[in-house]
Amino acid sequence: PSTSNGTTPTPLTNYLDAQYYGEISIGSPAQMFNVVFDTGSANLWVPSYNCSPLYTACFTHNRYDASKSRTHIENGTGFSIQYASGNVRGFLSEDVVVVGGIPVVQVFAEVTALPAIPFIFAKFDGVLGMGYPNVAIDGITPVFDRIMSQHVLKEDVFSVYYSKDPMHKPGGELVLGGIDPDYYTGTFNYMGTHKAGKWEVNMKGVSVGEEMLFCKEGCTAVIDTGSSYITGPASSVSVLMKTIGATELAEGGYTVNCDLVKSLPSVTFHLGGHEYTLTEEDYILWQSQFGEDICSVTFRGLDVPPPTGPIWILGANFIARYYTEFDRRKNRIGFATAV
Ligand SMILES: CCN(C(=O)c1cnc(C)nc1NCc1ccco1)[C@H]1CCCNC1
Repeated sequence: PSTSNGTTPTPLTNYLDAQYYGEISIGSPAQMFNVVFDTGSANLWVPSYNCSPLYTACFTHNRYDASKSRTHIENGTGFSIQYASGNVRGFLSEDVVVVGGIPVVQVFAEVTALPAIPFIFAKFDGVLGMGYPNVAIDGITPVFDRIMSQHVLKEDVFSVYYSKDPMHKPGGELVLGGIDPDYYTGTFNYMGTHKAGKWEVNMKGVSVGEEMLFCKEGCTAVIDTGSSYITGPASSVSVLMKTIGATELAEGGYTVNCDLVKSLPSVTFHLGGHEYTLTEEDYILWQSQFGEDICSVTFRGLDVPPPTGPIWILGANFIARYYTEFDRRKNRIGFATAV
C-alpha cells in the first residue's frame, strides 16, 4: 500500500463481507482492540474490564483495564449510545489511543453494558466513530478531530477500501490523510455533504434496471462505513425485493433463488450528477452452508424517523464497489471505482 502522505495505512480484516475492522491500541503499555471505523457515529467505545458478568458479549471480546495503564486519566461521566438493536452503556475514561501509528490523548467510553444482540456476533471489540463532532455523544472531540489538530496529516481527509475477495489480503484499508492509488481506478467524483456535520449527501433517485423507482423527488443518502448493508425505507425496499423476486426471512433479511442470480437487475444510486451502479455480484452474498447455496440480498428495510429520516444508508457492500474518500476540509465525499 503506497500512500503519499507519510502515515501508515491501517489494514482491515474482512469478516464475511459484513464486518470490516482494524486494530488500534489504548493505554501504556498498549492494550490492543479491533474496532469498526464507523462514519455513522462519532464516539470511540470498547468493552470495559469492569463490564458486568451479566453481559456475555463483554467476555468474548478484548476489554480495557484502566488499572493496567500508566497513562489512564479518570473521568467517570456516564455514556450511552443508541443502536437499532439496543443501547450500549458505560462511563468515560481518557488515555493514549494509537490509530494508524498516530497517538492522541482521547476521551472514550469504557462499556459496562454490551447487549448480546448484536454484539455477540461482532468479530470486533468496539467502534471508533469517524463522524463529525456535532454527532458525538457527551460533546467529546472525536479521534479524527484530535488527529487533525496535530497537523500531522498532509490533507484533512481519510479513505476507506473494503475488499470483497475473501482471499484478498488485507480485507480492506483505512488511510488517514490521503488516498491509496493501489485500490482504485479512474478518477474520483465528489459531492458536498448536504448537511455540514454528517457524512450524508443528496441522492437524486434509485433506479432498478433502467427504471427510476425510488427517491424520485430526491432524498438523503448516509455513507456509513460501519453498516454492513444498504438500507432504505422499508416500503421502498420491500417493493425492490418483490421486483427482484426475493423472499423475506424472519429477521428482516432477504434471499433469492441462486439459479436466478445472474438474471437480476442492477440497482443504481444517482449521487452528485453521477450514477453508482451495483450489479447482482455487488448486492448478492453467495454462501454455501452445509452443501447448499444460500443467496442473501444485502439490502435491508430500515425506517429512520423524521427529521433524520427517511434515508437510504449506503454501507459496506456499496463501499466495496466504490472506494470512498471522506474530506473534512472541503466537507465532501468522493467515490472512485474500487479495484
Ligand atoms: C457498528 C454498529 N453498526 C452496525 O451496523 C453493526 C451492528 N452490529 C454488528 C455486529 N455489526 C455492525 N456493523 C459491522 C460492520 C463493520 C463494517 C461495516 O459493517 C452501525 C450502527 C449505526 C452507525 N453505523 C454503524
